[in-house]
Amino acid sequence: PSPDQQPVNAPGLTCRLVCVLPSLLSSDCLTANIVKSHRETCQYRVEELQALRWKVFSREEVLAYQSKSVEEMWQRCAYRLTDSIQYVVEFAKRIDGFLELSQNDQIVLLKGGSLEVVLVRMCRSFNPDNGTVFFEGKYGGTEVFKSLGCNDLIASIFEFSQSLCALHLSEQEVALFTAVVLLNPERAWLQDKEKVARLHSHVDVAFKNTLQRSHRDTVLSKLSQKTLQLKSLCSLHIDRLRSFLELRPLLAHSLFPPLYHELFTDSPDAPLE
Ligand SMILES: O=S(=O)(c1ccc(F)cc1)C1(c2ccc(OCc3ccccc3)cc2)CCCC1
Repeated sequence: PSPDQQPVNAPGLTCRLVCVLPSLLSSDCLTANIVKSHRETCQYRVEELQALRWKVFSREEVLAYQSKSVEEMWQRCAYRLTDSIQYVVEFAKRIDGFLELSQNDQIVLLKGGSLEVVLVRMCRSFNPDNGTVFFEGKYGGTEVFKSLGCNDLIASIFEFSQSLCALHLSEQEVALFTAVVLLNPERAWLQDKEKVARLHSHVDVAFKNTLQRSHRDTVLSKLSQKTLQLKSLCSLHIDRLRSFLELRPLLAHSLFPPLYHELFTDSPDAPLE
């Protein structure tokens, strides 16, 4: 055959393609699975949340929130958080490989990561133009949460949402980033850390491939700082919850949903159902 009809004699290239292809395929499959799982469990679609941005609490409604008791506002936030965490549990269960982990490790990852995932997802229900967040049907600023008595925690939550919005994450990036946050092999008390680390690296590779293809590599370094902020936000929440409960030892059981109690207080309660 003439030279231009010779098959490309490049065993190395062919081998590389054959070697790389399956991992790209499996990485693309994992990306598709995570994006689909996010879509099915994100509680509100981002279009719905943006369409509601004009619904802001009136002065009277803000005053009504500010005249509620500390206990009532903690209860309302705890209920809304618990509601959101149910969707995060469902998200986790739909990620390929999560249900193959031991029950213990599934619970350890959800105990350590569910609030972090909620805080990342929250950027979708935050309006960076006026610093308001979707809460109980309308958008409100930090002043809505004044009676909680933990303005530093509230301010940090709002600042985190504002800074995450500045990255303009797509739904696909939110999906992949929350999966990376959830499948953290460094969580204490993991039984099979290596198995979680393998799953985490598959998701991390899928996330990096997706970012590279859309020329969004710069976002990666910014997101690693975000994971540090998430960690300190969650410890601040635990601190504020502890001081809140120290003054009201018996209230915890009556005030908060069992799941909130199980996840955020060190009480030896009923195991997660
Ligand atoms: O709408 S929210 O209730 C909300 C609360 C505080 C805030 F500054 C902004 C929003 C919600 C949320 C609930 C509890 C959170 O941390 C734990 C926490 C913080 C403060 C008091 C109690 C518990 C964080 C977020 C957002 C996503 C799901 C619900």
